[in-house]
Amino acid sequence: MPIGTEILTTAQMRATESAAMASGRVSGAALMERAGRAVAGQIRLRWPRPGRVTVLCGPGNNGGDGYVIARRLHQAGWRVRVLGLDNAPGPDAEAMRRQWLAIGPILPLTEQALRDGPDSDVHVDAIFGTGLTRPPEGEIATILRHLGDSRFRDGLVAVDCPSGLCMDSGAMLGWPRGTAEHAPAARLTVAFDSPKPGHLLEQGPILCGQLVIADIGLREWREGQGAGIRLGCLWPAFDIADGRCQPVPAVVRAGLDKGRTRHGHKFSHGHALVIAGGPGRGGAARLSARAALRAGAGLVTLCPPDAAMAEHAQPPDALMRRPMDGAEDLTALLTDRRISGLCLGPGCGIDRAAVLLPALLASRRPCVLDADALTALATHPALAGALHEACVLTPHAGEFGRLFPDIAERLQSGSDDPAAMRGPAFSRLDAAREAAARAGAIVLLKGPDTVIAAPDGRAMIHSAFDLPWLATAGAGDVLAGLVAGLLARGLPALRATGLATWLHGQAARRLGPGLTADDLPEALPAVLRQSGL
Ligand SMILES: NC(=O)C1=CN([C@@H]2O[C@H](COP(=O)(O)OP(=O)(O)OC[C@H]3O[C@@H](n4cnc5c(N)ncnc54)[C@H](O)[C@@H]3O)[C@@H](O)[C@H]2O)[C@@H](O)CC1
Ligand SMILES: Nc1ncnc2c1ncn2[C@@H]1O[C@H](COP(=O)(O)OP(=O)(O)O)[C@@H](O)[C@H]1O
Ligand SMILES: [K+]
Repeated sequence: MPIGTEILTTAQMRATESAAMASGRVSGAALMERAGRAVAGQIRLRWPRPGRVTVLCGPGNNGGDGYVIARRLHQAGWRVRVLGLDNAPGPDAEAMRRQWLAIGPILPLTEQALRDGPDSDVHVDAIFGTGLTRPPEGEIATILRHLGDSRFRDGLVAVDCPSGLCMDSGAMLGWPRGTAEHAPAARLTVAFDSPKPGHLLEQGPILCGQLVIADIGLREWREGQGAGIRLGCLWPAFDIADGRCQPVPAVVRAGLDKGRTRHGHKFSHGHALVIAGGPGRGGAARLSARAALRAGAGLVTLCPPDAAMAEHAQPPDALMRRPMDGAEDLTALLTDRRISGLCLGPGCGIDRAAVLLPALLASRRPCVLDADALTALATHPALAGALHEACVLTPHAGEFGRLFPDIAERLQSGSDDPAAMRGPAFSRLDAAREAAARAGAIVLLKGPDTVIAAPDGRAMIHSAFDLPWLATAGAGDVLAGLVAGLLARGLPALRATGLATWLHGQAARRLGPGLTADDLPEALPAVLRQSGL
């Protein structure tokens, strides 16, 4: 860990910044200058001809960045209008403000002043950044709603984040949870040092537009201060201006090499067992089994009850079939120590899953529990006591709500009374981590912003807002099979889950709109080849 790009919480970001300043080798003003310069540079890249810009500066250091941006764009020949507050910001922002005042005036930060001026090509939102702690109100809330008008979007540039966005959760403070209508949606967001969870979760990806991460020279302190548990992002759905983003495959290759020696044989590549359901419902488990094969498990055996064997007679021929009626059959099968990964849930039936779960969990074998197995866990809470660190639970939001109703409830909080919402808001990341700690298992909370968490707090986010066509029947079964296949190959559970999620997304990206779940396993060889796996 981290796999892919590192994500920092806002607390980790502040700790990094403080460590840098405490070292005496970099000042807050220097960081602010670098931050502002990076944003001005990104604006000039996109608008090479100097035009008109309105810079909206808030009360803190985000506003300080705004004054730097104003000065730098003015120096580059832009016609700059600055709206700001008559408050006493911190010393760095105050210094930047004074430097701007030597160049031009500061108009009041009001909707009226915003409306009165000439049209601008670009509006820079430097009102709130990581310091936002409560919903914007009064005049600033009015301005933000005004900026939320779609006519601003093409020219709206957010400094660190669109103002009002909680960078730990991706919720808009003050907006009903899960909605962001009339929130300021930027064309471009330039964030500093590392992405924050809020850039990748909930409304964040929708409101940030293109996300650029600018290096402001904090790497040494970020790596040195070890504030809290590090988070990984599995898909760089943003530009990394400093080249620090590592492609995931290079990072995980070492883990995958396990069992893939040139002298290996099929058993050294693992044996995955996919448990299927009764007659007429075998499709889901077959999707999982095909995915487990494509993920490189040496053997995959599909285990329906005897009465359903006949319907699994068709290809793929690489798939082995073996009847499994009850828990005794499973226990007997598991005496074979070579079975190294199991998948229970897709198309299995809740009752059958509940019958098989005790034997499966007692074996302590790496396993993925999806779909009906999750519902069985929710309806038989006593079973949850046997979960262990090599179990991977893969709930979508509905299943998560059944398994962890109190945690799901907190995720919704604020929706009835948005004004009461405080930051940082309880996030999907918090929810997955809390669920994983409670279950003592890996939790993969599915969605366009998939979060994967381990009981010890390690976590990853996979951002798939670019893949709406992945929300299709059976896609989850394929994901479960990929996890099972990689578990069977001997990858540790968190790593297997992260890699499976990434491969799943990459397969969907490759296929594009129109994909069906059946296509996903077939796209894997190309994804694996292309990523050097
Ligand atoms: N972390 C870093 O490494 C760096 C941070 N910089 C900038 O500094 C920002 C953080 O600065 P600050 O901590 O000063 O915070 P912000 O500038 O984000 O805003 C916080 C200020 O607004 C007030 N505030 C919070 N919520 C409010 C609300 N709803 N209504 C009215 N006032 C509210 C706070 O009391 C505080 O004064 C970052 O987002 C970034 O733009 C850069 O200048 C340099 C490097
Ligand atoms: N809007 C979305 N954009 C991208 N991916 C999504 C979206 N909604 C869901 N997904 C992904 O699609 C898959 C759907 O899984 P699931 O809900 O279990 O479906 P099923 O049970 O039909 O297989 C998951 O990998 C999930 O993360
Ligand atoms: K901002």
